[in-house]
Amino acid sequence: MLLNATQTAIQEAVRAFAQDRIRPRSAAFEAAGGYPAGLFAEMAGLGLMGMTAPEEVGGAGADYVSYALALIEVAAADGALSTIVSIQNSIMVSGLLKDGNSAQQARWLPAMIGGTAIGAFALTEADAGSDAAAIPHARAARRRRLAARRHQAVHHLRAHRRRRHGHRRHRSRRWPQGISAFLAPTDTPGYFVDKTEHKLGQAASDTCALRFEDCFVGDDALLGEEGRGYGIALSNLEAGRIGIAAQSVGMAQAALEIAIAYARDRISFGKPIIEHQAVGFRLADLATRLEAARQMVLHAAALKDAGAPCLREAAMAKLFASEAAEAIVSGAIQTLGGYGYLEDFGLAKIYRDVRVCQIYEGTSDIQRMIIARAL
Ligand SMILES: CC(C)(COP(=O)(O)OP(=O)(O)OC[C@H]1O[C@@H](n2cnc3c(N)ncnc32)[C@H](O)[C@@H]1OP(=O)(O)O)[C@@H](O)C(=O)NCCC(=O)NCCSC(=O)CCS(=O)O
Repeated sequence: MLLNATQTAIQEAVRAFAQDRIRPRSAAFEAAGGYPAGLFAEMAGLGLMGMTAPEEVGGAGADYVSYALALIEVAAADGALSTIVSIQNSIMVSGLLKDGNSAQQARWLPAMIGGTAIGAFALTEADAGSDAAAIPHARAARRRRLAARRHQAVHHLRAHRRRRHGHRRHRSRRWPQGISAFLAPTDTPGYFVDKTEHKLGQAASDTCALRFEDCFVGDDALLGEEGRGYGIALSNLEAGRIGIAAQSVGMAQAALEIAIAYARDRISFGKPIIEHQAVGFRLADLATRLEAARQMVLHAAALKDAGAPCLREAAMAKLFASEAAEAIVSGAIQTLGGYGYLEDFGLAKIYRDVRVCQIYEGTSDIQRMIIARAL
């Protein structure tokens, strides 16, 4: 896909920022298990926290192709940070714009787009997993208030603990209207973070087990119509999956660049190793897979820009890009041999960070389910 001048300019600006301000600190962010709040403000200054939101509400007013290009560049510098940027844009800001009422938008959008409030997406429970409609959580509606009464384990992203908002859903099979979506400020009484999970990678972007115990929220916290929360969540995941596909491309791109630079520089058996056919062909295959993944991401984003259905294409892009990315990072490590396995060259961290792209926002098998339904 050919990029227009605006898209190219956004890509170059984000690349320059990410390579200068993020990449050199990426290992330190991982070690610290988070990011300084000032970084989100800086990124907000570039429009990265509300990229596709209209300018009237403080957003960058960019198209989805530009958003995907920006995410690729952020991910090439730091995978975990691109997860936060993806959730903030695709689930939180876009979700508020799509389903939030004007009071909710006025309350939350300025802080989210300004990077002073970081959103978290809480979808499932321990026994439900990918089958998010099967959450057994009890829900009671009384006098226009909603109460959650049982423990709930959900995915939770913590970027900045004191300024976080949750997205919470309840379902009872006794209630035909089903699941509802809520905006839950993290200082709501009864909102507990039980555990910050210890993960293989992306240590700087938290995943937490939440518990809502006698946690009451008012009607003003209901996102969209009561009982329509499941559809709201799934529709937000459409753009979310383009985001995960984009970050897969970004991480793979960073790994491949390291491998190509190394293969040009490293001499063995009397010549740069890229001139050995085994190495050159491997890099050629990896570059081809990366380009295919990139084009699938941009195609899905372009469909979204055109207002065309893109559930199938978003699922295909995520499936292909996330699986290709792990193979590309692994091939990059192989190219560096023992050095690739060391922390010093940056590939080990990317390998840790990229694996989850095949799992979150719908596992590869969930993407296959969605694609198969659309055949
Ligand atoms: C596996 C599933 C795809 C199964 O889905 P269902 O069969 O249970 O649901 P549907 O009947 O298809 O849809 C229900 C409802 O939603 C509407 N819907 C669905 N998709 C869209 C859409 N793209 N746009 C608009 N509306 C949509 C659909 O029309 C139905 O509405 P009606 O009831 O007919 O009115 C599904 O369960 C699934 O995707 N599972 C995976 C969940 C997942 O991705 N989990 C992880 C997400 S969070 C995360 O990983 C964050 C991690 S981070 O670190 O923070």
